[in-house]
Amino acid sequence: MHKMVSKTCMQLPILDISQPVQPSSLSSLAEACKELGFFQITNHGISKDLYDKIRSLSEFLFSLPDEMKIKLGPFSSIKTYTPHYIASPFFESLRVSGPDFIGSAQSSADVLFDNHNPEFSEILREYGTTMTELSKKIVKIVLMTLGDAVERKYYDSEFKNCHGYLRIINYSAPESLEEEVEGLGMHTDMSCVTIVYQDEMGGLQVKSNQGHWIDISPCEGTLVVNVGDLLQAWSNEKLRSSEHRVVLRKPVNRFSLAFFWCFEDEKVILAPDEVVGEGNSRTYKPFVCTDYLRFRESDEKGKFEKVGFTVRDFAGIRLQM
Ligand SMILES: O=C(O)CCC(=O)C(=O)O
Ligand SMILES: [Fe+2]
Repeated sequence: MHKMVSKTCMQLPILDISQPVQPSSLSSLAEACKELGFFQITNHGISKDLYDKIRSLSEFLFSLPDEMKIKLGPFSSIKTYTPHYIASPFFESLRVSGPDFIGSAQSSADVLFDNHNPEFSEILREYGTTMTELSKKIVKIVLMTLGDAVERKYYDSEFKNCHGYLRIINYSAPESLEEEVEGLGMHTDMSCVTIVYQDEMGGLQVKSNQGHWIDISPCEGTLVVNVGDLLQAWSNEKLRSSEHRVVLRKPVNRFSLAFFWCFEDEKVILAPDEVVGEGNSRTYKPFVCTDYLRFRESDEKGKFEKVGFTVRDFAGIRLQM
């Protein structure tokens, strides 16, 4: 008898992030980063207990009345809350920014919670700092897929000022289930790498090179990692930032945590010669990180971060055929 192995876990390589990377996993990872830009990590150091705590505090937070939450909305001074109908009718989120995760969480908590709630900011500090360490490791390993020398030569000089922020996301339950609905429309991430925890519902999908949607089903004990636009541009498209989305299929809430690891705002993104490779041409004009973020920003209803636009639209060089 064949041992049943979950198909979804099979599709994406799973990297044990607690161990030094083996040459064999590096080659499957290299393939994954080039083709789909998605893989999974295990032994990441986030305990079930920590998830459960974040989840229950989040449930409480998102259950607060809209009048409360909007005090942190796009027109407030804090701007950590994204209300419904910006990304989609079902999507709302709270952002917690590093490196001072505790301060960021606290400034939201001060507005939302009547009584002082130190646990909220403490657990988000723990999550944020663990994600920060994981992001650094992941970037190093992803650079190693471009060659040992790339990691050695460019990690410190190019990536040491990266910073991260967390988005706690609540997808509300769709009422009509005649067909699946988009909880978050097709987009690429404006990060170097993104680390996602999704709950047991599933619904995350990535678009393949052939244009098919592939389900990234939840796999216990693993986190999903994807390459973002900043690394796609920096690597001259040797690493892929894939379009992905979230579909909702069941009449229940969906909870996820997305951590974005990004270049500093003022960084000029330009693929190094060694990464471009001799005889190849650059496929992106150099650009300032923040200018791309601003290009994607939009507070128009239904146009969350210009869903559908990518770094190619902003800085891509169309090669003459
Ligand atoms: O909710 C998820 O599973 C993914 C969210 C996502 O892709 C994003 O926030 O960029
Ligand atoms: Fe995303």
